[in-house]
Amino acid sequence: EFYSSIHAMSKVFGYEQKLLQHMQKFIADNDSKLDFLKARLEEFERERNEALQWGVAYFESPLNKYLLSKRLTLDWQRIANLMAASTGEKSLSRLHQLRQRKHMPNEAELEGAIDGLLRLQSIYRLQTKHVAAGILDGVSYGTQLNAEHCLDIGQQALRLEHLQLAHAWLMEANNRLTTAEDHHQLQPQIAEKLAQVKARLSNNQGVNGTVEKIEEHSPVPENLTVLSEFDAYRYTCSGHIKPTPSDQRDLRCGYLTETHPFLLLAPLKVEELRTEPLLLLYHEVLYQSEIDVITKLTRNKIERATVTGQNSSTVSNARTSQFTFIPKTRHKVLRTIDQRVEDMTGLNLMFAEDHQFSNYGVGGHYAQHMDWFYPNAFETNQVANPEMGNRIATVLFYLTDVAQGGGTAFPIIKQLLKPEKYAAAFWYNLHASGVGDTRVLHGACPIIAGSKWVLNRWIRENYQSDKRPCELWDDSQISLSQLLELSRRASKQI
Ligand SMILES: O=C(O)CCC(=O)C(=O)O
Ligand SMILES: [Fe+2]
Repeated sequence: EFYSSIHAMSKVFGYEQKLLQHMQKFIADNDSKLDFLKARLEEFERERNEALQWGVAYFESPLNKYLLSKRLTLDWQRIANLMAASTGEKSLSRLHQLRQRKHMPNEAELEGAIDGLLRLQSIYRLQTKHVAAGILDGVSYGTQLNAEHCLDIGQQALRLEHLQLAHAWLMEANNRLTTAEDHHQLQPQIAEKLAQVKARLSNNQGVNGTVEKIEEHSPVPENLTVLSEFDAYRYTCSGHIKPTPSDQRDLRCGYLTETHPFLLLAPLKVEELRTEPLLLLYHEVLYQSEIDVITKLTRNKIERATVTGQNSSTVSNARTSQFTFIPKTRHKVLRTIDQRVEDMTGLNLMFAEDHQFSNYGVGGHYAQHMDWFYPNAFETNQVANPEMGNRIATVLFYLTDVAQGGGTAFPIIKQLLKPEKYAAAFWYNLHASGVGDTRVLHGACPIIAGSKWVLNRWIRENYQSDKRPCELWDDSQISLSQLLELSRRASKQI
C-alpha cells in the first residue's frame, strides 16, 4: 500500500537503499572471485605457453611431468570447486528477506501506482507528452519516462479501458524509442497494442473500422450541469466547475466572537463560502505545536483507508489514502481541539467520533461521497454507536498545505477548497429536519505533488437539540422516498 501515502513511500525508499547495499556486497564478493579466477587463468596460460616453447623436450623433464599432473588434478579441482561455489549467498539471502518486508511493494502496488498516475492525468487533463517528460500541470520534476515505461502505462490503460489514454501512451512509447535494441524489442509490442486500441475504439464509435483523430481527453462538455457524479467531482477538481459571481455575491467573512466569551479575546477568523447549504472556512485554527503532537501520535499508525460496504469494509480505488482513528482520551491536545470545535460550531463535541487522521500521497484521492449515513447503514449495523445518531456536521482540518492538487471538491455547490495548513472547513451534513443533505456531496481531489494530512471531526446529531434544534419541517430538496432510493443504490454500488 505504499503508493497511497508519502509516509509509507519514504520507508520503502529506505529499504531500497538497503537492497542496493546488499547488491553492492554481492557484486564485490563476486568480483573478487572473478579476479582470483582471472589471475589463475593467466597463470595457467603462461605456464602452457612456456611449455609450448619447449616443444617435445617439455615432456622429458620429470619436473614438468609433476607440474602438469598437479595442474590437472589439484589445481583444477580447486578452480572447479571455486567456480561451483555460490558467492555472495549471504547478501542474496538478506536481499530476499528484505523483499519480504511489510510495506514492500508488489505487483498490485505497481498497478496502483499506474492507476494513480492515470487518474491524475484524466482528472487534471494532463497531456501524455508532458507527463512522460516529467512535467505535471506546468511544473517540471525532471524525471523522464522511457519507451518501456510508456508501454507499461499504455498497456494498463488498455486493461482499464481508458482507450484514449492508452492510445496516447502507446504513441508516446513509439516516440521514445531511441536505441536499435529498443526498436527491435519494443516496437512490435507497441504496434500490436496500438492495433488493439484502434480496433476497440472503432468498435465503440461504430465508424466503419477507421478512427480519425484520437484525442487523449474527451472535450469538456458545454453543459456542466448534467454530469455523472464522478464527472461533476472531477470537473470541480480541475477548476472547470466553479462558483459564479452571483453565487458569491452575499458571502461574508469576519471574526467569530459569539459562541464563547473567550472568543472576544481571541476571535476566530471565518469565511463564508456558501450560505445555503452552509460551508465555512476557518483560517488559523490550529497551532504548529498541536500539529507536532499529532504527528507524533499518528506516526506509524496509519493504514490503507477502506470504504464501508454491505458486509465489510473494503479497500477500494474510490479511496486511496491512509488513516487512523485516535480517541481524544489519548492526548490533551485532542481535547483542546474539540473545545475549539465547540467554539467554532456551537455544537456539542461530547459524543463526536474519534479523531480521524488521513494521509494522502501522490495520486491519493477520495472520490465523491457524503459523510452522513444512509438509513440502510443503520439497519445493517454498519454504523458504530448508532444510538448517537447520524453525522450532523463535519469539521475538516488541514494539517498541511499541498504543493499541487489535493483540494476538497464540492461539485453541487461548486466549491474547491485548496488545503491550507492550520485552516478548517465546516459544513452541516443534515438538514435541520435530520434528513441527509445531498448538496454537501464532496471528495478529496487527487494529489499531483506533495502530501496531505487532514483531521476529520464527525459530530453526531444526538445531544445537539439545544444547539441546533430539530425542525419538524423538512428543508431538504429531495423527498424521503428519493433518499431511500439513493440509499438502495449506494448499498448495491459498494
Ligand atoms: O481530504 C479531504 O479533502 C476530504 C476528506 C473527506 O471527505 C473524508 O475523509 O470524509
Ligand atoms: Fe468526507
